Amino acid sequence: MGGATARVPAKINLHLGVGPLREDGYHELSTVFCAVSLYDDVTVRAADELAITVTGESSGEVPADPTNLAARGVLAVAEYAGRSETNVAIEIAKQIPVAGGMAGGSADAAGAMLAAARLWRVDLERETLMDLAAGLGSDVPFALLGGAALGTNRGEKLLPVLQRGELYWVMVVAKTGLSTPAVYHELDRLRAGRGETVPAPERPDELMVALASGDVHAVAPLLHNDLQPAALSLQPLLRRTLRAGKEAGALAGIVSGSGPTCAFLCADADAAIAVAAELSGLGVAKAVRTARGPVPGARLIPAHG
Ligand SMILES: C[C@@](CO)(OP(=O)(O)O)[C@H](O)COP(=O)(O)OP(=O)(O)OC[C@H]1O[C@@H](n2ccc(N)nc2=O)[C@H](O)[C@@H]1O
Ligand SMILES: Nc1ncnc2c1ncn2[C@@H]1O[C@H](COP(=O)(O)OP(=O)(O)O)[C@@H](O)[C@H]1O
Repeated sequence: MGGATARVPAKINLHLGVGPLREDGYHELSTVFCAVSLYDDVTVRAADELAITVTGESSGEVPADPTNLAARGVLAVAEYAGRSETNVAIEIAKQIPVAGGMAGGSADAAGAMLAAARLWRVDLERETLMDLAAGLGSDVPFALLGGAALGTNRGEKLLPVLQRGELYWVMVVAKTGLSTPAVYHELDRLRAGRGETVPAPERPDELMVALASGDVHAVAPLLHNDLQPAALSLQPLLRRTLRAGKEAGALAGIVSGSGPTCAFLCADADAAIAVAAELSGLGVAKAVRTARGPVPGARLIPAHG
């Protein structure tokens, strides 16, 4: 049966600066996103009722009901287009770790929007698509944009960043996930405990210069994540993972976004394969993957099936 499929990348935050908690429940961010080569494929087809199937990486942990972010993406397009008939089958083939801080749910929302717009031949201007995406989640606009970008406000306001060459990563997927709101909440708790006044997050200019230079050795010491202490507080075993990655030869390691996936930057593709092989043998993780970035954002590909 005819349908449309979108392929959408995961992300790593190369820098994640988090400001104080705002009155709307969000935190002001200054973040550098980089899209990396782990992908979810989202297919949308006409059907008699809304049906969601999820296969692949940790698919059992993904809700197969209207709370799935892909279903919300389809509904956002339908509402914009004034469609009352929204029965579709959504198939999600997951490679992106679930609840891993790599924005897999956001990727699926972005992919579902593109696929639904194609299936129903809805002509969506790029700006409209980005606005609808921001309504679904702070990370969804970046899943559409891809590449490397500076994210501000709650992460949805984007400016492309020049990144020369490719960076090679090892991603270590933890055995259990972390909830994004819980990690932000833990950061607030830790900061309150220290009696800190939290400043607005600063733009990471030094990192952006290093990215433009294409020198991985200049980038490595500048990776930073304000959420890392909170993720480590909720999953103390991640300290061991971070240590193991450095010992295995990575140039640097950080928790990816809200975690608990850890991202290790390696000197080149061969080094990433060697570090991944070493970490796989340690049994600290559910899975170990290599990835490179930047890669393009969500795009339509020939339909599956
Ligand atoms: C932390 C980050 C880093 O890129 O991603 P993940 O690592 O989880 O993938 C993002 O900020 C997650 O973005 P996303 O997962 O889209 O968050 P949303 O659905 O918009 O918000 C979920 C919840 O996270 C918290 N939140 C999110 C964004 C933000 N700037 N401040 C926040 O405090 C709020 O508690 C909010 O209710
Ligand atoms: N399509 C989806 N893929 C993954 N998780 C989803 C999806 N739709 C809803 N969720 C829910 O969102 C939560 C966060 O998922 P995810 O986006 O993978 O993690 P993160 O916010 O850490 O990047 C999951 O625990 C799951 O309950």
